[in-house]
Amino acid sequence: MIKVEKLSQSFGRKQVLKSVDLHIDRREICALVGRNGAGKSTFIQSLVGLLPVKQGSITINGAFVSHKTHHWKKVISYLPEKFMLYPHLTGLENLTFFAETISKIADTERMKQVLMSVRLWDDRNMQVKHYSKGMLQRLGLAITLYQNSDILILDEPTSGIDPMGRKEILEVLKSLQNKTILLSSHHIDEIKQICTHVAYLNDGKIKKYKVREFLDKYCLGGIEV
Ligand SMILES: Nc1ncnc2c1ncn2[C@@H]1O[C@H](COP(=O)(O)OP(=O)(O)OP(=O)(O)O)[C@@H](O)[C@H]1O
Repeated sequence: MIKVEKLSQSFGRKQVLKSVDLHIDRREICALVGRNGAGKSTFIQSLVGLLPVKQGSITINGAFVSHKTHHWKKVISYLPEKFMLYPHLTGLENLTFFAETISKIADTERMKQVLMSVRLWDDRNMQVKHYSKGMLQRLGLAITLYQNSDILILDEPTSGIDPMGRKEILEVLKSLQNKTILLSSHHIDEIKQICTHVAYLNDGKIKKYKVREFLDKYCLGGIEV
């Protein structure tokens, strides 16, 4: 469970988050939406410990997110909007590299499982410089899933990907069981397909809705946020 209370974040004089509250319960799949520059990445980076929390608090399964404690890191996995892979290494070699940073010895069975789940097993021996954007994103997802964390934080997991590639990623996300997920998105169609809730970030505040409630309020006529 993710519990954010009275979180504020500023860059210089610009206050991006203004005493934000958000609770995400177990097994909820919550979309984080808001206009460009609304502060979605700032919020996500606070959640995963990349931005220090100076005002307010964040707990993940009851453990405070802070630079001084590490317990919360074991239950959360994060897929950044932009991540680095080694282009001259294969998909499997990239996954192995990250797996070894997590568990020292990579679990080959688990790697196979996650590569199969994102449908990259057959392409595992191809250098990633030859992967399509969608394949790269699915490999990023495989790396995120390797740890088998209860909580997944995904920053625009389908950004810049063609409709077919997006469909493939959504299918992977749909197939996950017993996960609590927060994903930022600009796509109403994918929110409709996979999310249970929407956290709408506007003017530094977050308001949480059930998907239907959000669609009725903001998306009449199919306008995207
Ligand atoms: N490191 C930083 N230093 C200064 N300003 C920043 C920094 N990071 C973000 N900002 C500013 O904070 C605001 C929120 O940015 P953020 O990237 O969190 O928005 P976003 O909702 O994720 O945007 P997008 O949808 O375009 O990815 C923006 O005005 C941005 O310019």
